[in-house]
Amino acid sequence: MEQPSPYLQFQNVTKCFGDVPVVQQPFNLAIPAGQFTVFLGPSGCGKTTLMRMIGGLDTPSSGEILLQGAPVGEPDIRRGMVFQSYSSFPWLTVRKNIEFGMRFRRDLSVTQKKERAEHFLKLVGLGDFASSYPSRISGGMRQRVAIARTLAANPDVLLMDEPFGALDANLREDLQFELRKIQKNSGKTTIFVTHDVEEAVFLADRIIVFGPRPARVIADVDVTSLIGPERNEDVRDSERFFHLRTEILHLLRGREIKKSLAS
Ligand SMILES: Nc1ncnc2c1ncn2[C@@H]1O[C@H](COP(=O)(O)OP(=O)(O)OP(=O)(O)O)[C@@H](O)[C@H]1O
Repeated sequence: MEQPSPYLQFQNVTKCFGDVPVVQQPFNLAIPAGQFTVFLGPSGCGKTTLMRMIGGLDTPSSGEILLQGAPVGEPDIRRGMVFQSYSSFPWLTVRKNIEFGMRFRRDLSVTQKKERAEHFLKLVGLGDFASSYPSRISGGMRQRVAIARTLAANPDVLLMDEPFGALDANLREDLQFELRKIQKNSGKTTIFVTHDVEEAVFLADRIIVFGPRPARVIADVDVTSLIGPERNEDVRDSERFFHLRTEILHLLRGREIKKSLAS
């Protein structure tokens, strides 16, 4: 029987910036619909570049990225992106910031947009802050506005580049928990970039572990089959979580040791 084609696919992708190779070996990856995939690797290994190419913000030097079998092309509303430093519109309230994410949704009436904004405001726990301006809420809340704004636009694919990087540890854990829940409830195919191993294990169904630049996959880890689909504080404290985190840390350190021995 013919296999269904993957939802999102990198096919022999390479990328250079001038003469700097970021993805040198042809990169191939097939991502099924609804999967929470984390790109994990050391700083500068090319994770962001790979994600920007999915979003259409960068183009491959060779090869293709396919979404439902067709090349991704320029940025469009099928792919929603959340970055580490979220720039909200300071003159718009939280509610209006979220509505702004739907400005290209011609299929929705003004009333429907307002209802969707309300729904996603509540989903990320900002119902009480709808009328606040970004300058009056915390960094973590602003990041939740970014997530709600992107979800409300209803992209097919959610692309997140270290969205919690600037947050303190407690808030970061809270938002990881919320994001995993939101992603499972919405079923959005999600690619999340981080260099934090614990964050990767907590969030992911699958982790693609990269070695140092140029980007090369050193492991493709099926996290759900190792620690199960449930993610909460008990799971974070569990032995199986600890083991997986340690194994991936060793893997990353191994690469670093080899690199330093080679230089
Ligand atoms: N527009 C660009 N022009 C030239 N070089 C670039 C450009 N964008 C990225 N690079 C280089 O490509 C390499 C990979 O960068 P990238 O941001 O993809 O890595 P990363 O793994 O996401 O790192 P970090 O975790 O630090 O964000 C780096 O050496 C970076 O300097």
